[in-house]
Amino acid sequence: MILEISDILTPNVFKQLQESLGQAEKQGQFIDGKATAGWNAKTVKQNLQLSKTAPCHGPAHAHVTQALHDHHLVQSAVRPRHIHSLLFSRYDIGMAYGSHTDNALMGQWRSDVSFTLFLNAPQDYHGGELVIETSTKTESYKLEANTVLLYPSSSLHWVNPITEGVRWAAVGWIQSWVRDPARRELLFDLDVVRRSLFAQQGKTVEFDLLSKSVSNLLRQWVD
Ligand SMILES: O=C(O)CCC(=O)C(=O)O
Ligand SMILES: [Fe+2]
Repeated sequence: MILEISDILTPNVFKQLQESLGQAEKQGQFIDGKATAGWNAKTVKQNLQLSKTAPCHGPAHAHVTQALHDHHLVQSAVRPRHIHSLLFSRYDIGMAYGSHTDNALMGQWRSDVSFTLFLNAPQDYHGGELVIETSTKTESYKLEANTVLLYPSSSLHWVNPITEGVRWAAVGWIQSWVRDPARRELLFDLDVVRRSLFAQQGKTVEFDLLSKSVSNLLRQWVD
């Protein structure tokens, strides 16, 4: 499932994040992105990333993970167990990230769902689309600032070369409580129906039975 959520951070927190990344850039706290890529992804990764030792890395990481974790759509569609390994990246003219799949394991955590939070406006740069291959087609994304795109970590994807301007983005990964994407989708669909039933008719017997099924499926499927 590919999911798009706009205005994920509050306007103040988002502005603070943009400012602190701009400051960090001026203070030389961005390093070669190859440092965090797997052995073959390294060969196609050309970008700059905020050093993990930069003072603003911790607070920026915390703000983005908290906002994602608290969002009802992320809870319902992804069932996050742990949101991890955030990177804050900058692509200047000529930079790109060629076709790759994300590492399945990052430290002790699995990547089930990847996300890109777009940190500047699409009008600020040319190129720089995030392209994701699904089983039937490729989809291209260049979203508004403060919009996050969640997509399967198992997909092949890439970032097109920047031909003008600068692209800023935060990327990270989620280990879900439910490893199988088909099961996650089923739980999501049932949850959507359950909530719509509740909105229309309140806490009926049907709602209770559906809620019981969602809970019991989750109980069987968590890992
Ligand atoms: O910047 C993006 O949109 C995606 C970057 C990416 O694919 C990665 O860091 O693994
Ligand atoms: Fe990636």
